[in-house]
Amino acid sequence: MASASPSEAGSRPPPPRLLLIGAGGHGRAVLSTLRDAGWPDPIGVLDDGGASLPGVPCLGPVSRAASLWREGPRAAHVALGQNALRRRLGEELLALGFGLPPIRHPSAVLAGDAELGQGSIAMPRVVLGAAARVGPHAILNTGCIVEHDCVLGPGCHVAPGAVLGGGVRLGAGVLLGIQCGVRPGIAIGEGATVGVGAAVVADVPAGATVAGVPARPRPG
Ligand SMILES: CC(=O)SCCNC(=O)CCNC(=O)[C@H](O)C(C)(C)COP(=O)(O)OP(=O)(O)OC[C@H]1O[C@@H](n2cnc3c(N)ncnc32)[C@H](O)[C@@H]1OP(=O)(O)O
Repeated sequence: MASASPSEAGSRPPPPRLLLIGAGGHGRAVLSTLRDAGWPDPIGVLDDGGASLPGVPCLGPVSRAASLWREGPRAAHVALGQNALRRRLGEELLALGFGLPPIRHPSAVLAGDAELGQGSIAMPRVVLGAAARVGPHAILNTGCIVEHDCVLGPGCHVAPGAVLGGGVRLGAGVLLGIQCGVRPGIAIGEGATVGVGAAVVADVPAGATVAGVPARPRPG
């Protein structure tokens, strides 16, 4: 585990005030993570339902992002649980010029040579192992373990308590359900879903939904 010396830590720029996208349950979890990590409160939240977050005003629908960028906020985070939408909006914000700094809860343990992509978040008690690479717009949710040498494509969600053995590969937009386990070296294809509590012991094709112990394909 790499840890910054006090002088290195002192020279880091302070974290920016973010524009958040999404004021639902995941938005509240992201806000809590930001506060625990000492980030300043977000400048506001964009939500198509007009919802705000505790202490964070709603600044309008998501379509306001471009005009807001011209007014000042330069960094954002898409706090939506839906993988494809989170990734699409994240890419749109990047194209507008927003920075999407990765967010890390202070209780998360990230190996010094692990990578957490832009727009991604490591929630409380996440463990990210040596040389693991997490692409952009990912959610590493509470208490999940992504072991050494895993590679996650863009827009994945590893749900609370899920455990990936070493060298697992996830395509874009994969959802690994709560407390599932994935055998080392397995490949899970783009857009696949793994059910709550599943044990994945064989590769999963793109777009498939698997569940159970051992995990088997399910219709739809
Ligand atoms: C902070 C957070 O909350 S992060 C949340 C992250 N999200 C998750 O972890 C959810 C992952 N999703 C699941 O596990 C879902 O149950 C899925 C994708 C596997 C299946 O969803 P659906 O297609 O809607 O299935 P549905 O609920 O209609 O159930 C269909 C059947 O599968 C069974 N089933 C559903 N999920 C599972 C599962 N994980 N393992 C075993 N069987 C299951 C149901 O009991 C039902 O069986 P029956 O037909 O014999 O009654």
